[in-house]
Amino acid sequence: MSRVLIKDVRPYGEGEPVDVLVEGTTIAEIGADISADADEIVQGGGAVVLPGFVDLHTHLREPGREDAETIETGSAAAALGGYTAVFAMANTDPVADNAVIVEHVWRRGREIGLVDVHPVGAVTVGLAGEKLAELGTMRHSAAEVRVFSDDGKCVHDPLIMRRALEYTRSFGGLVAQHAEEPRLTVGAQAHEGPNAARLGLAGWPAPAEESIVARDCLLAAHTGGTLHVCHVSTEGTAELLRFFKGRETDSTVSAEVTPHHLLLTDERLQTYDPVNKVNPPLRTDADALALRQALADGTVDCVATDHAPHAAQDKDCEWSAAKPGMLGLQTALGIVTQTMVRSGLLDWRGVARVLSERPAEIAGLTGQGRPIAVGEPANLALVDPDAEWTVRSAELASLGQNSPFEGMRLPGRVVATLLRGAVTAHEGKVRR
Ligand SMILES: NC(=O)N[C@@H](CC(=O)O)C(=O)O
Ligand SMILES: [Zn+2]
Ligand SMILES: [Zn+2]
Repeated sequence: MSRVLIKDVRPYGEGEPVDVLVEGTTIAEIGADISADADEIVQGGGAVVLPGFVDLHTHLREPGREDAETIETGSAAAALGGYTAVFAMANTDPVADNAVIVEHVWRRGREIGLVDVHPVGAVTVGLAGEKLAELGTMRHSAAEVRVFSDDGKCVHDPLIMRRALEYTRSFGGLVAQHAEEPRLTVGAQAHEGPNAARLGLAGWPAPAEESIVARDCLLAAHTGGTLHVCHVSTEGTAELLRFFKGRETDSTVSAEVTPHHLLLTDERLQTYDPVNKVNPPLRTDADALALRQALADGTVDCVATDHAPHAAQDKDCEWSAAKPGMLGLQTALGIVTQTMVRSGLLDWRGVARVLSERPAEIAGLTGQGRPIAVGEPANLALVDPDAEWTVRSAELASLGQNSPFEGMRLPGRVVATLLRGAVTAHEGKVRR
């Protein structure tokens, strides 16, 4: 059995530094100055140790757009970002709407072994929004799909959404909704407001998101199904979630916010640089501040990256022709540290909650988001909270280079990541 000795770390950033001994896949001992024979010693240097991060929303582009990202390059980005599990969205080409595709993604992820890659199954055939995909077959495939989403598109037909909530309920699954009423966003390019008006960009109004969130919360309550709201971007959505979560119903509603919606606003659009184009769009300062509050008080459950790599030709073009989406896996921790920890809204326990524990619970992963304690699986992220680093897209592991954080200095560096006891990333390099 392999032994890794992690020296000088502070679980959840609390108390005096300790050592953590990992034997095989589990945490065997936690204490001061452990001296044990180990195959490897990882020097923590006083780093904060957290449960490995879980991303409910990642785009890996394989199959179909391996020029933008592959399961291998995306897995590397995830490990370097402190992640031990990611959920790969279904909007690939072909779409992950059947057992063959989801099993391919699952197996390829395991072969690479840097992070657990859980395929998300499409809700409707081909993401066309018309006919339910074979959800049960994907559930019972080797990939054991539990999270279903047409992300990239909204399941806009209320009857299809209702059926999806009812059907997934029968096997303990959930529907992750990209909330965008398509009739309100025809041709939309930017958050509807003064900035879009000045720049001459067609608007994406907040109620396009909020109307679907309200409708879906009602449907979840009515069916007893489980709803997860993807990339919450407006203050109004946060208010709706507060209202619906406060009601006594059978339904379960959860929600995620992206790092970019916590930090960036539509002020950035003035340059017309498509690196800032994303769905839902960057909103206002008031929205970003409301989202931070909602994340801090648990109204929004977790942070999910919506890591959306794109090839250069799909981003280095005029605004209206560019694809929406931004890189996220390697910068998420830095942005959360900056917006939530440095602002005093979350402590490191809180970071563990929003980056690991809640997403693991929402997705029903039993081996992730676990306490840092003896006998628990050694899925860990070591974070140096004080180290600052400069984002350089070209140096990130993703094939696409569309990071809106290019050139920014961010606090919070991932020192090492362990997946079931194996060091998957250390000092900025992946290990396979
Ligand atoms: N977020 C984005 O702007 N783009 C995502 C799709 C999505 O999450 O809606 C993508 O697949 O590129
Ligand atoms: Zn989406
Ligand atoms: Zn997405």
